[in-house]
Amino acid sequence: MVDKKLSGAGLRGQSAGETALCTVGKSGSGLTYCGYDVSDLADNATFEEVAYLLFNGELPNQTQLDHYKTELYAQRDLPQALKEVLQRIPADAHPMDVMRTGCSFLGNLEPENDFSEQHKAANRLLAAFPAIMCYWYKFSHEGVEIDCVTEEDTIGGHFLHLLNGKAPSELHRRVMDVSLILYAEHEFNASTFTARVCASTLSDMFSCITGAIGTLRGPLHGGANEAAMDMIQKFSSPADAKTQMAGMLERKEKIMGFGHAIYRTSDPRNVIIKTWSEKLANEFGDTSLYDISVACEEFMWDSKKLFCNADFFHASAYHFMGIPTKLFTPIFVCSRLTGWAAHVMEQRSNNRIIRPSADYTGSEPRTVTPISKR
Ligand SMILES: CC(=O)SCCNC(=O)CCNC(=O)[C@H](O)C(C)(C)COP(=O)(O)OP(=O)(O)OC[C@H]1O[C@@H](n2cnc3c(N)ncnc32)[C@H](O)[C@@H]1OP(=O)(O)O
Ligand SMILES: O=C([O-])CC(=O)C(=O)O
Repeated sequence: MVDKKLSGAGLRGQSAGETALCTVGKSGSGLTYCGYDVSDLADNATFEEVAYLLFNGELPNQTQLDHYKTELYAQRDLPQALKEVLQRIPADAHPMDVMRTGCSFLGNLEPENDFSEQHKAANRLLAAFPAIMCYWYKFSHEGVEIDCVTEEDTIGGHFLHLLNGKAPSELHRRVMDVSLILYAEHEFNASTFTARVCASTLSDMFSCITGAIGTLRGPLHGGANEAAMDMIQKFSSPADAKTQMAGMLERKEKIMGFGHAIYRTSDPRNVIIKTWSEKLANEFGDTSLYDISVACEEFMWDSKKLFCNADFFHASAYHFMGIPTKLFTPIFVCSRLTGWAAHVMEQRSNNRIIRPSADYTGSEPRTVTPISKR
């Protein structure tokens, strides 16, 4: 068996192409979108502005933003045929499979006919994803056929309104907006790389995004926010968290929401979502889940020098907002769609099919023994 670290397994540390969209870990722990620090964007922009930035390379002025939001607003509803497909997906389906099917089916109904329609396709998915998720969830879990259009001004508020059937608080609106900004883009992560590989064959936008959703689904990537939630809910107190985590490490189990392929000392998104998680815990009136999360963070750093990635405090933050755990990773889809689509556009703008080589480790050349003699 080849040593994973020496063989460059997982393509770690190798450049697989160029991008003008994002830097990850450039100054140790930094994250920038088109040159803007993610914390600057989280403090001073909205998710729609970030989507515009990723799709166009520049932040919009007020007129451009108003126009863009009007365009997105007009595309929130779902075609009847898609609603009928969503109605047939059972309640125990994995919500990421629902997102994958929803994306793929929309691509049948409203295909990207040629690359001149790439912005149209990306914006359609951006506007429709919250409804795809909530329409299926409310129908399959509560037997309710929701109206897919709300008057909410933002995509984050729109999602919360669809889910809860009422307008969210200002705090929840703001946290959802920040969360969507934090998850929007992350260079050549696994799901984005999937989208780019698909784009490099000159495939269509819906295929690229469908493949990316399948890649994000895994617990080593986007699925970690749900897995982190399942874990912290099992801990009864900060002390219990530390004891149980020690056991997990001893058994060589992976602790979800910790560690990163690129960052070495911290994930810059963590401090931001952690602050909002604390605010939500105080508003919730019971900080125990937040306190347990902090104990996990301390324990992992002290014992393994492993830090929380973007997913860990998202778990408690989403929980405090009353979001069902199974919808955590689909929210990531609603956000990361922007990064995926921007990378698809970038790949297309200077394309060569992505086709690396492999180091062969199989048998020496040999000849086929007739089946009667094997
Ligand atoms: C938004 C996102 O997608 S962020 C990532 C979300 N994923 C998770 O939270 C899942 C848990 N984390 C992990 O599995 C990993 O840290 C990954 C997949 C994110 C990165 O994997 P790698 O690049 O292979 O990690 P890295 O090389 O830093 O690992 C170093 C060592 O720390 C260990 N390690 C890394 N993360 C963890 C963890 N969360 N729990 C326990 N041990 C860990 C590895 O097993 C490895 O040990 P080894 O040297 O004995 O094999
Ligand atoms: O970059 C990665 O490998 C994973 C990650 O944090 C992301 O996609 O947001």
